[in-house]
Amino acid sequence: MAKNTGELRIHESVDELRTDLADYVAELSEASVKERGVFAIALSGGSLIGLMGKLCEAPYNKTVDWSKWYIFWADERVVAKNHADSNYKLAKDGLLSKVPIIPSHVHSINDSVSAEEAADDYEFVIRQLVKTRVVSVSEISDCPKFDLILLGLGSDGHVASLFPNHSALNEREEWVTFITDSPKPPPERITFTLPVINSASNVAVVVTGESKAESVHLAIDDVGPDGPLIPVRMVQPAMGKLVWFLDKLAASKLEDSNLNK
Ligand SMILES: O=C1O[C@H](COP(=O)(O)O)[C@@H](O)[C@H](O)[C@H]1O
Repeated sequence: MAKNTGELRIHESVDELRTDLADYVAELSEASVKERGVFAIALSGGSLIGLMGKLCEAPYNKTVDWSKWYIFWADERVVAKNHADSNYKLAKDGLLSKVPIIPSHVHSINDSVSAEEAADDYEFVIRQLVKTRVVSVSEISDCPKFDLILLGLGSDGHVASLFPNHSALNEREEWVTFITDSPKPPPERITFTLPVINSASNVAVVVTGESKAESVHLAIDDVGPDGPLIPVRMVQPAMGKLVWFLDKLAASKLEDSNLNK
């Protein structure tokens, strides 16, 4: 199958990227609410949340229909919700507490059970919301079809909590899986699997900084089948749209053929 390189949005500055990202999310939210009455969005942790900060400011804080948002996490660290490592805490402090999202629409993991149970619980919650069509279902797999999944990128090429050479990359049955040996602390995490990520209507990979430029190059440029199969290369939405938000540094190793598209 032909590689889905997606759309590249390369920005002169991080501030420009933040504005473009806010516009993009606000536009998808409006389109989804118009079409389905709701917007099911999955967040990641890390630098992404800071880069989404403009959504809390004018005009977005007033123009976005926050009451229709349903929030999920593409990955979460299995720690208490008030722990500094929690992706939920990061999003709550940096975004969710600053806009009028309905608390019952925020679907965070159960932080009082093991990683395995937390992954099972989270998949169960998503299954209930697929039944009621808060989350759509893919036409080509039995997977949930999130309106938008936002991913960050680690310098090792990981997305969500799918790390290079980890068996979780091969999971094809579960929607949500768990790991207990993350190479990046904390070790215990849950994560959407690749079939779920690749079933979304829209996937955005948001990347800034030089340390990630090599992974961006490997994912976007044609490095051929012998190039390292880092996880981000496996982000290939089947029917959905893939968009890359890059700053100049993250895009600095891209080949000219992609830069001039
Ligand atoms: O551990 C994680 O790392 C990735 C990348 O984080 P960043 O700070 O380098 O942007 C993040 O996308 C993921 O959600 C998180 O759990």
